Amino acid sequence: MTIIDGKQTSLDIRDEIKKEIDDLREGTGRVPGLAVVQVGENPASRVYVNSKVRTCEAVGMHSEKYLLAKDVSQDELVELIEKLNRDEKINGILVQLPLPKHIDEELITETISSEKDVDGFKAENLGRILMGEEDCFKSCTPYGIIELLKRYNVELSGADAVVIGRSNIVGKPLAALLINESATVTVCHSRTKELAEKVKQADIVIAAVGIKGFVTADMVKEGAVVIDVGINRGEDGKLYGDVEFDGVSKKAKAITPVPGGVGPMTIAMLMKNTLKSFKKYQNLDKKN
Ligand SMILES: Nc1nc(=O)c2c([nH]1)NC[C@@H]1CN(c3ccc(C(=O)N[C@@H](CCC(=O)O)C(=O)O)cc3)C=[N+]21
Repeated sequence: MTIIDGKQTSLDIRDEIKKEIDDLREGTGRVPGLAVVQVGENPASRVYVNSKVRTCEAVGMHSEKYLLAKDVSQDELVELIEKLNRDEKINGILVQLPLPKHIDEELITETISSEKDVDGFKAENLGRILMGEEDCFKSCTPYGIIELLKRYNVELSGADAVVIGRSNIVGKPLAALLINESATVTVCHSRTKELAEKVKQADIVIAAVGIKGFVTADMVKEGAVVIDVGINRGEDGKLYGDVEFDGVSKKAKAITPVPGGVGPMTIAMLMKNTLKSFKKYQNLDKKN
């Protein structure tokens, strides 16, 4: 049984990105820049936002953090995003979700310019993923999962993959990316009939439901590859995945832990997308 080490893989990717940024700095005198916007003081958001800013520093990327009051108006937030859209030092804009209820998340996401949508949350980017276009920003969590599977030499072509969860930021884009890799994909969700039986058929199980320990050993085929996207905070303050790790790891061929699996990969791919945005901007610069 292999533990798929997302933490180590994310550090490897960070190293690759750092080298590239060092070269770009030498060549152009400039580095990619990421703006991270947080609204209100949600403790979970603070941890993730700080971790994104620290990762920027580790790879030599410019970063700016905007912490807005929880009662900031939607108009003010839109204004900030429009300013960042025009800012030449900024290649990626991330507005940490969830936002307070008085703010329309879809409107905010759509305000970010497509060239700077490094989260890959805009309808345009999701559409491009579906079309199998390379020239787009893949949402970071699904992108990180595909990268992990590839780096661990998991065969995707012809594999039966079951994705549990149908969100716009994980389940749907992940299903599209897996289809593009020639997997046979089943997407399960809260209304799915005989969910356990469907999961049991899968060569690759990806759990993104948001329920601690949802996937149990009896649901998993012997020798399956299991990817756990869950980040559920237990009453003990610890993080738990959607997969019951102790039982499932006895049957799986390979499995990601929580923490140390998909989470760190999400941030690594955010860096990759921001670097991609910067390179594209530089090239356009040269052509003009
Ligand atoms: N606009 C936006 N983009 C996001 O990408 C986004 C977001 N909003 N809102 C919240 C979710 C959540 N998310 C995580 C990123 C890294 C870890 C991560 O690195 N987790 C560590 C553990 C961290 C800990 O100990 O809390 C791990 O799994 O090993 C987790 C969760 C990004 N999100």
